Parts: sequence; C-alpha cells; structure tokens
Amino acid sequence: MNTVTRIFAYIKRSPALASGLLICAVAMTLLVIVFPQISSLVVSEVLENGRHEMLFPYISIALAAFFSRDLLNYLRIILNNHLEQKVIYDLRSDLYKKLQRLPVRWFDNRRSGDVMTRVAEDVPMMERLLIDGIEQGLIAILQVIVVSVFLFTKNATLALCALAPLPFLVISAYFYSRHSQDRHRHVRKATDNMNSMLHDNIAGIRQIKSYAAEEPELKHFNEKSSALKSATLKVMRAWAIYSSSMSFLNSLGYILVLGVGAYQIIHSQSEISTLVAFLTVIWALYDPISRLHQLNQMALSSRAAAERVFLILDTDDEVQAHSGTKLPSPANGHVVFNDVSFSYGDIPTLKNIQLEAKPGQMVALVGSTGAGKSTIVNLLTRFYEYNEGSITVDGIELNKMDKQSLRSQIGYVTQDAFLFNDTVRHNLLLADRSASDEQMWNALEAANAAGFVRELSNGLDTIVGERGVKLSGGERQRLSIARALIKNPPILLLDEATAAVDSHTERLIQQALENLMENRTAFVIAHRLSTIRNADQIHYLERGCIIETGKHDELIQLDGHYAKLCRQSLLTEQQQADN
Ligand SMILES: Nc1ncnc2c1ncn2[C@@H]1O[C@H](COP(=O)(O)OP(=O)(O)OP(=O)(O)O)[C@@H](O)[C@H]1O
Repeated sequence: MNTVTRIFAYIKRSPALASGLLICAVAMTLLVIVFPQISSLVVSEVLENGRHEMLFPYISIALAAFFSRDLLNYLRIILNNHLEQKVIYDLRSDLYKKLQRLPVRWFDNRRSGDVMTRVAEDVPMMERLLIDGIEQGLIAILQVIVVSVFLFTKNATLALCALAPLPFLVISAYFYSRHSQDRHRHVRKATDNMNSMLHDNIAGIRQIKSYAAEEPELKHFNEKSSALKSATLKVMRAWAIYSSSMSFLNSLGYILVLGVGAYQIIHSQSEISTLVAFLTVIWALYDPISRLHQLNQMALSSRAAAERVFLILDTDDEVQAHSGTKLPSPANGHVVFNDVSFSYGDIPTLKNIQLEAKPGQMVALVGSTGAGKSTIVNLLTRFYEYNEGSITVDGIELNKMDKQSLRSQIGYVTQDAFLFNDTVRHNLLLADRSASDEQMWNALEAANAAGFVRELSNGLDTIVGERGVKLSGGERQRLSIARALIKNPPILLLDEATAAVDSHTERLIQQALENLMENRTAFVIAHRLSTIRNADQIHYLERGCIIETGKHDELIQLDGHYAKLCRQSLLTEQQQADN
C-alpha cells in the first residue's frame, strides 16, 4: 500500500468528523463566486441599467455570503482540529504500541533520539499531509473547477487567458516534487542525528561535566545542528525559487486577462461588468493554485516523515509475544539448558551450554568479562532467541512458549537497577499494578529499603529522578530488589551490581538478596563471594563455554579458574574489610 493510502486509512476511523469537515469546505468554496457575480450585477444592473433599488438587496446578499463563508470556516477549523488531534493520537498510540512489541534486538541497533524524533515530530508532520493535504487539496481543486466554470460561462476567451499559466504551473510542480523528496529526506535524517546526540548528551551530562568535555561536545553538537541548518536551507532555497516563479506565472494570467479584456471592450466584444467579474474572481483561481504549491511542499516533507513512521510500524513484532504454549502459573521453576548455542552476529557468543536448575536451586554464573553470562540470562527471558539446542522451563520448550506468560513468572534484577523518573510507588507498581501499600512496605522491609524510603520527603510518593538519580547506588539496588519481591516470581534472574558499596550497605543488600532468593529458582551473575558460596551450582564461563562446574568447595579443590578468581576476590573482600 502506498504511503498516502495508508495515511488515509487513519481518517476513515473518524467518518463523521471527516464528512463534516468536507461539507463545510465544499460549501465555503461554492460561496466564493457570490461576490464576483454580485459585483458584475451591480455594474450591469444598478450602474448601467439604472435599477438603483436593487443595490441594497445585492449588497445584502454579498454580506450574507461573506458571513456564511466565515461561519463555515469557523466550523471547518474546529472540525479540522478535532480530526487532526484524533489522528495524531491514534498514530502515536499505534507507534508506541508497536515499539513495545518490537524485539530487544531492534533497539540494539537504534538510537533512542531517532526513535523519539519519529514519535514526537514525524507523527504530527505526517498528519499534516493527511488533514491539510487532503482537505485543502480537495478544496483547492474544487475551487479551481468552480471558478473556471464560472469564468467560461462569462467569457470563454478571457477564461482561457486566465487559465493559460496552468499547464506551466503543473509541469513546474511535477519537476519540483521529483527533486524535492530527497531534500526533505535529508532534513529528517539530519533532525534524527541532532536529536539522537542531544538525547545521549543529556543522559550523559555527568560524564561530560566530569571529563570537562563541554567544549568539544558543544562543537560536536554544533556540527550536527549545522548539518540540519544546511539541509533545511537547501529545501528553503529550492522553495524560494519555485514559489517566486509560480507567483510570476500567475501574474502573467492577470496581465493577459486585463489586456485581452480591455481589448474586447474597446472592440465591443465584451462588457465592463464582465471584466470587473474576472478581476474580482481571478484571485480565487490563483489562490488555490498557490496553496496547492504550498501543499505540495508540505506533502513532500510529510511523506518523508510518514515513510519513517511506517518503517517502524511495518517491522515484525517479537515472535510469540502473545501466542504459544502458556507456562502454568505459578511455575515450578525447573530450568534446563541443553546444548544451547547462540550468536548476536557472526561470531558465536555461547557454545554448547549445558546446565540445570531444579526448583528452588540457586545457579551462579561466574567468569571473565564478556564471557556470556548476561547472554545466558537474556536467552531465558527470550530477549534473544537461541539458535541451537533447547531450553525448557518445567519441561516446556522456551521457543514454543507464550513470552508474556514466561516473563510474568520471571523476576529480573538488572545490574544498573533501572528506575523510572517517577515516584517510588510507581516504580514498585511496575511489578504488580494491584499491590497494596502494605505489600509495598513488606517488600521494602524485606529488601532493607523501608528505612530510607520512610525518610524520603514524601515517602512512597517521592520522585526518584531520571534513572533514580536522586538515590544512592545502594538504595537503587534495594528498591529494585523490593520491586522483584512484589512480583513474587518463581524464577529469579539476578545480575549483581559490581559497583562497590560500603560494608554496611553491602550487608543490607546481601540480606535483601537472600530474602529475595528464598524458595525461588535463581540464576545469579555473581560478583560477591558471599553469594557464590551459597550456590547449589557454580558455572565458570570463558569465551561462551562453561569450563568448570560444581559447588564452591569442589571448585576450590579443583584449583582451576574459579579457585584463582576466588583468591583474587577474597583478596578484594579482605581489603574492603580492612578499610
Ligand atoms: N546486544 C548485543 N549485541 C551484540 N553483541 C553483544 C550484545 N550483548 C553482548 N554482546 C557481546 O556478547 C559477548 C558476551 O556478552 P555478555 O554481556 O553476555 O558477557 P558477560 O559475561 O555478561 O560480561 P560482563 O560480566 O562484562 O557483563 C560480548 O562479547 C559482548 O560484546
């Protein structure tokens, strides 16, 4: 389906508004010819034939016509705004819904600023093509037809003179549109680039300040901004040439009508009243033509925006987001990885992973950085689909399972303890919308977070700032543990934070984690020896392979990689304790 047809489908969702809008627009257009007709009658009947008593009725009709036209225009604007906002709302909502259904892999390859530009800027822009383009375009075409018919009924030769510039205008518009599409695409792309950088830099403002990188970053931003300026100026330059040329072609029509009209009057082939009618109505012929040029310009930029929005809407959803075998609730939490291999791109990330977590067991994943620990956890949430082997939860193959039913039984505490820029309550309710205050406080108690939340200025209703910036790292971690506790999932995925906290906070977090893991199957990407020691099974990973498996004591006895890691970690813990 082409872009315009697809956009049109959104208008069809509000047939009453769209029809009302069109009726007002058509009625307004038809009223355009009243004034020139009345002017012509005033000249011929009142002035030339001396029927002075007709002056007042004629003037009254003209006044009524103007009043009706402006009243219809008022209605048209109101209906237009409602339709416009309804369509923007629908489009934005569809786009947001789509974004939530896209696979995580899609986001890996996108910049947040780019996606935000599409929702915040491209949607309103494509709507302009939709409402203004279709409505104004139809009115303009209708007006050209109505006025042309009126002119031909008055004087065919003069009408031809008035229409003489039309073919040149159409040809010029065709060539302008052909070349302008690319210029508009460049503007959208440059806007993306600038917004993406802005988004990134605002998120990383602390890094910029701490590295005193304001100057180079400003330079970098100005480069993006300047690229946008150049792309926009190119569009404007082309438009300046095009619109001025079009205006000049229109003027030729005026000159022709005036010259030929006067010639005909001199040679008694026409009357003054006819020329008056032409000169008062001819604007109504050229005005829609110039509006069509502006619409053409707007349509080009709207189409570029629409293409980008549809590119997202056309992307395939995550597979089995809402279909497949449902995992019975509550799950037992028996997880088996059998010979699983996976790669993000060409290079294998995980190779022949073999592991099992019985219900209630804790499995610790340790190993060097980049070994593939988070990837194992990401496969279990089905953020990514494994390429080979099998993963089962309670005997059901993961890639045949309904994703939502799977994720509803998994609690994922990520290393960065992401919090939304909202209240503590809102952040906790993400886990369970129906949680009561009592449930929240219980979870906060178990997560050792109740104390500090009570001391916040508004308790549960305190805003935590972007990514929880108003809280300390340890507080953020405990809030995210409380969030997982509210969800109360049978399976827990825990990516322990590596950031060092003081020994008191460390103990609080450790206790919170123990409360959280109780009676759940837990996969822990462990960085704390205290966590690892309690694990039912420890897997040591290197370059995507499990190279050592066993309990803590067994692996220490083996005196391999794990034992070496422990010696280093113990050293670190000892040093921390000494401090
Ligand atoms: N989204 C992704 N797209 C492409 N490659 C990725 C992606 N995520 C991770 N990788 C790569 O996959 C490999 C394994 O990464 P993973 O995050 O699983 O390691 P890890 O053991 O958890 O490391 P760390 O302890 O440092 O967090 C790394 O080489 C990493 O660069």
